[in-house]
Amino acid sequence: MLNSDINDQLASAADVKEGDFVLEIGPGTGSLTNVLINLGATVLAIEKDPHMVDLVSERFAGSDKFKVLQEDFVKCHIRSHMLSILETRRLSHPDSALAKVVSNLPFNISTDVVKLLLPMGDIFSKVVLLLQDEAALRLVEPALRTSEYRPINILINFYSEPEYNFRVPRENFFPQPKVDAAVVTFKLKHPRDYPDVSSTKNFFSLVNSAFNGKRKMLRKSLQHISSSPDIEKALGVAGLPATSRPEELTLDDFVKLHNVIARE
Ligand SMILES: C[S@@+](CC[C@H](N)C(=O)[O-])C[C@H]1O[C@@H](n2cnc3c(N)ncnc32)[C@H](O)[C@@H]1O
Repeated sequence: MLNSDINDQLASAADVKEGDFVLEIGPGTGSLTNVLINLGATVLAIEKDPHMVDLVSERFAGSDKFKVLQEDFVKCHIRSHMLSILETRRLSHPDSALAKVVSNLPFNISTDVVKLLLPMGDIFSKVVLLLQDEAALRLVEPALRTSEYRPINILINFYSEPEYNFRVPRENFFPQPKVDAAVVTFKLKHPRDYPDVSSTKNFFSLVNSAFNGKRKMLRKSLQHISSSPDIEKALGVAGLPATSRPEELTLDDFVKLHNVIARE
C-alpha cells in the first residue's frame, strides 16, 4: 500500500484531467485508479492477479470510466488493445488527445515496461511511473563514461524526454520496503520527431553490438558490421575519435555513426 498523497502526486505529474484516457499497469485494489477516475479520466487497467482483478472490478462496478483486463502486461498486446480503444473513442471524441500511462509498477517489470511503452509515441503522450529510486536514477540521469550508461539510456533518449520528478522515501509504503522509490515522467516524442535514422531496427542493433563489448573500442566490437579500418573511418566522418568506446557516445553520436555506416 502506498501513502495516498503519492497517488495524488503521480496523477499530478501526469497532469491527469477530465476527458483523459489513462492506462494503468497493476492497479492492485485500485487506490491510484480511484484518484484517476475522480479527476475525470477513463482508465484501462492491466492486472495479472485474478484476485486483484475481482477486487478492483467490484470496487468500480458502477463506473463506465473503468475497465480491467486480466493479463500479464509484459505479454499482452498493448498496442492492439490501445489502438482499438482509441479508434472507437475518436468516433465519439474527434478531438481526443493521446493517452497517458500512470502506474505504481511492480519493480521487477519496470525495465520491460519502459522498453515496451516508450516507442509508442503515436498512442501515449506521457508515461509516469513509480520506480525503484536506484533504477530511476540509472534510467534518467546516467553519466557518460560510467558503467551505468547502457543501451536502454540510448533507447530512452531516442523515444522520450525523461524527467526525474521526486524521490518517494520508503516510509510512504506499507509494508515498508528496503529501498526508496521515485516518480519519473517520460514525455514521449511523436514518431515524426525521432532522430533521423535510416532504419530504427539497424540503429538499435548497432547500439546493442557496441555495448556487447563493453570495454572494447567500437572498431573492435563492430567488426561484424564492417572492417576495423572502415569503422575507424566512419568514426572520423562522424567527428569521433578512432579509439571511441560505447560509453563515450551520446545519442547524437550514435545517430551520426549509424548514418555514416548505413551510407557506405
Ligand atoms: C506495486 S503493486 C501496485 C498496487 C496499486 N497500484 C497501489 O498503488 O496500491 C503492483 C500490482 O501489479 C500487479 N502486477 C504484478 N506483475 C504484473 C504484470 N506483469 N502485469 C500486470 N500486473 C502485474 C500485482 O498483482 C499488483 O496488484
